[in-house]
Amino acid sequence: MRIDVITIFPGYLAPLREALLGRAISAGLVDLAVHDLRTWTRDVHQAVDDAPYGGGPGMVMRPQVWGEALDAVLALDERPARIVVPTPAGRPFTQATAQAWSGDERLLFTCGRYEGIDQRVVDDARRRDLTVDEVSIGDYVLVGGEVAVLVMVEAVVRLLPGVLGNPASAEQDSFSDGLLEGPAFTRPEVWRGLAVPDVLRSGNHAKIARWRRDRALERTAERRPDLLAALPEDALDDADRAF
Ligand SMILES: Nc1cc(-c2ccc3ccn(Cc4ccccn4)c3c2)[nH]n1
Repeated sequence: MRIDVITIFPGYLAPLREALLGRAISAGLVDLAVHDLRTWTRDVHQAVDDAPYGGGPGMVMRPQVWGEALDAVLALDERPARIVVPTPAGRPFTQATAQAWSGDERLLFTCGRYEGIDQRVVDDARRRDLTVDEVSIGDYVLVGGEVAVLVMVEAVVRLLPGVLGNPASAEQDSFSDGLLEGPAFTRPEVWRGLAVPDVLRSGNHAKIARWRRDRALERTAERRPDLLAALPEDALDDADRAF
């Protein structure tokens, strides 16, 4: 997978080259290119923003600079790209989104700042039949798109074959079965007077699986009843319902 990121703060994306994602890049599983938006400015001040039409607080990012940056970065590779625009006004980015995007050949992230990017940049891309997804990573407002890109790239790249040492952990993700993950434990058996639940040391894998499922159902019911309500009819078996 090729990933391009356009931003006025390239340094914000440095963490993508650390640790697991850094190893995925070194292993050639991901090609990452970060581009400074100011490369495509033409004025001495390298202006990327201007006052909003209609008035209002803050500034808006200028369409000309973004248009030239997008065209130039798209042209760097012939593979079709999904253009991703992080925004508080976007459709929710979920595990299902990450799963869907993990099959893409190329992702191109546009990091806005200020009050966002002139809407015509998205409109122009869509009328050229480019795939453009405006997405939100949650119901809170960030200062720019870079942190959202870090979140989305991590969620997508960890799903690529060969990235996670243990693929099972991606399959058993929270949300992959629609439930939150239950509690996890490791050594020591007793820590500050708190013991690991006996069932987990019983070696009885059926009982352990049942216990873990019950904890996941319990936690989901308590913290995310919306997820429980959204489960497909056949997602819960009789034992689940008995819980
Ligand atoms: N889930 C999300 C995504 C964002 C996000 C993404 C990109 C940009 C570019 C600028 N801002 C600041 C801003 C503030 C006010 C209204 C519009 N935008 C962003 C915020 N916040 N929360």
